[in-house]
Amino acid sequence: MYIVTAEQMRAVDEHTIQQLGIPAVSLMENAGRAIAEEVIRLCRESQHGGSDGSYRRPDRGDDMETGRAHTGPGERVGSGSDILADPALMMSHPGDQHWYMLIGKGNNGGDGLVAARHLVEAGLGVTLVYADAPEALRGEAAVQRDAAAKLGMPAVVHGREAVDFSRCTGIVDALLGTGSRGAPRGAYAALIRAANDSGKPVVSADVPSGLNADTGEVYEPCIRARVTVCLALLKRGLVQYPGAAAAGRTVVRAIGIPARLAPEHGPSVRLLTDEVLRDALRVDTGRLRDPDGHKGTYGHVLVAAGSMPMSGAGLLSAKAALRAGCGLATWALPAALLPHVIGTVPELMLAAAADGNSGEWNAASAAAVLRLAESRDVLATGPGLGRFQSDTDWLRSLWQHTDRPLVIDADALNMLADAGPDGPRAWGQRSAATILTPHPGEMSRLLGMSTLEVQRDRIGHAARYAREQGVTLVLKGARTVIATPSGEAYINTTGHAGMATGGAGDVLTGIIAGLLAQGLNAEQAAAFGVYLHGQASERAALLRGHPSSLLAGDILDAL
Ligand SMILES: NC(=O)C1=CN([C@@H]2O[C@H](COP(=O)(O)OP(=O)(O)OC[C@H]3O[C@@H](n4cnc5c(N)ncnc54)[C@H](O)[C@@H]3O)[C@@H](O)[C@H]2O)[C@H](O)CC1
Ligand SMILES: [K+]
Repeated sequence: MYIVTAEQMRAVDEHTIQQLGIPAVSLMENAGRAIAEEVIRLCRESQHGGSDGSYRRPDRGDDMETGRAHTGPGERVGSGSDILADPALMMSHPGDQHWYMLIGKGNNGGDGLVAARHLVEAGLGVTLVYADAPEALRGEAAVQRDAAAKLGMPAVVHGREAVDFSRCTGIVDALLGTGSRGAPRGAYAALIRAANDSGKPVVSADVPSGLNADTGEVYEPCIRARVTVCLALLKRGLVQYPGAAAAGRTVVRAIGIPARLAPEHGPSVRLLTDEVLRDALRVDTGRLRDPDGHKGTYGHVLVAAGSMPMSGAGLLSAKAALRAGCGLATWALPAALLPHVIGTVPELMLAAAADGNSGEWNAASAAAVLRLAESRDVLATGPGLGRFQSDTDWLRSLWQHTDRPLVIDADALNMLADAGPDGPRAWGQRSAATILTPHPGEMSRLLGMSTLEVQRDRIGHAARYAREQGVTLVLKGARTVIATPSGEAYINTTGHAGMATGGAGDVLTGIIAGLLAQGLNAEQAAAFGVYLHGQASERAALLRGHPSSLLAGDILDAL
């Protein structure tokens, strides 16, 4: 499923209309009908307590199709009649429903007017609530305005008549779509506040009004939708928080625009799903094991991590690499710690890094780590390293003198940040996979901006950094972003808030390293690693009974 910016959507719309010759009014008709169908689905769910999806003939006396009065309510369709009504637009007791349609002056408003027509057709009551004078509508939206007026649809204009939201059963938000700029103004802001304060269920057309469709930032005010019917292509703002929360349940509905136009009109950003892993990333999840494989087949990971106060970080990473399926894993740690961890994970090999008996990395030469890396396939470093004298030089030496795939996390990212905003590029393009796994705070140091600014446009910042610095970047957080040097990006859909627990990132580092060791390339290992990490966390939370009690080790056990 492609994810687009507002500008990208506009370009794809234009291509569809101008190049393919699909009339805009057809697209709008499809959009409005999709919105109406999702309103009816929501009504059915609230009537029947959950989306049973089954179709029931409406209890409305004479059956329009056959003219035959049917017996009781909810009579199954087809009993004695082979004439079916359109199930997508049918519901029981539609007359009990009265929806307020908040209409903006752009094409988003046009979608809302089409939806109103289809809801009336399905037997629901509607009232049009125009934010601007109806005369302000242009183009296709004006066509829909006139059709609604000719059909005698009740309409009020904000500011001219009072709008009493207590009288409606639900609200369609068709005020602002991808043409919105900045915080909602005037009547738009007033209607958004009134809709939110009404406590009525809101179905948003395309995006919640007040949402930045590109970044997921919510302006004040912003609609809090029960359902968002996203039209044609998923907007970036719906897959990053807080936008993802404001949207409620997001349903992407086709309206006749070919999805494959998306990457032709902007960057390729996709939701990370099983299908994308298999088809786009060619991760053959079923066959990571060849029958005639042996430990060497699946690679050897070296994890240089852990220090006196944070030895567990190294242990979690190294163990995670084994759990991810590599053949062998060596944990290099300060010499003073080694005796204390012998046997903790018998499957792990241990290597002592000179530490002057300090339990820290300050005396460990990069050369010693490089020597260890020569007989391993992948190097992961950062978790629990702590900071030490000349550590940025230490990391640069690893960066420049090993040709092994490299996973850099935690304190190693802070060392890289100290090399300046152009650190990776200044250190030189690496021939092997180079994967950075920052959380937003570490990303803020890499970019030299506040964490708030990073979070304001996670996809944009991650994609730009990966492309400019020539690395694969995993920007962790809710809906983790995986960005590649060639400009692709993937948004993870697995996991939950319980993963915000110490050590979860160390586990991810090990998983990614373990997958690299098995021959996956950087984007495969990063995407599949993030996906698996989230899935294991979901499974672990079920085993634990609640996400809040999740420990990083539980993720490992569930992997
Ligand atoms: N072929 C198509 O383009 C299709 C579009 N679809 C729907 O159309 C909207 C995008 O429509 P557009 O007219 O470009 O933008 P809006 O309806 O979002 O415009 C709102 C309107 O309001 C004004 N405005 C902008 N920002 C603000 C603000 N912060 N406060 C108040 N007013 C504001 C501005 O003048 C705009 O014109 C898209 O989302 C779809 O819903 C269909 O999907 C079919 C294909
Ligand atoms: K909207």
